[in-house]
Amino acid sequence: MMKDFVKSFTFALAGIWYVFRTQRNMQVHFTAALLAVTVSLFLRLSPLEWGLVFFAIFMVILTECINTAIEAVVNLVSPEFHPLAKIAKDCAAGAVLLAAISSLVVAYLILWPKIIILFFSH
Ligand SMILES: Nc1ncnc2c1ncn2[C@@H]1O[C@H](COP(=O)(O)OP(=O)(O)OP(=O)(O)O)[C@@H](O)[C@H]1O
Repeated sequence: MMKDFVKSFTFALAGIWYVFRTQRNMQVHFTAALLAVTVSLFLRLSPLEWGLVFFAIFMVILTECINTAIEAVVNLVSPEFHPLAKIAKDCAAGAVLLAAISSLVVAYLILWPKIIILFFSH
């Protein structure tokens, strides 16, 4: 039971590591996330604001993982051009785009006003 749990956990980590290693977008998201967390450390966020920032970060990272999974299955099933393969890949990419936009909205609504206040209070 415990061994199965550890095994599943290891597979899940291997999946995340694969996405990080092979997808340039994931490296960009990760760098942006590190930057957002570093900036947030200076902005005295409330617990709810921290929650929203982490939620936004995880939404982007998890949609990138699902996007990579869908791309792998599509490449396996339909290496040749197929309109349905296009729909699957485009929709998966759309999910990442929507998550990235929502994280920009969170940054604009939560971080940006605090950054402005920090600069004008000096
Ligand atoms: N088998 C296919 N059939 C039809 N269209 C495809 C197929 N493979 C890719 N495409 C189209 O090309 C676009 C880019 O596909 P690709 O697999 O290169 O995705 P990507 O997001 O650029 O992947 P990667 O993360 O590997 O760079 C897809 O969104 C889709 O519109």
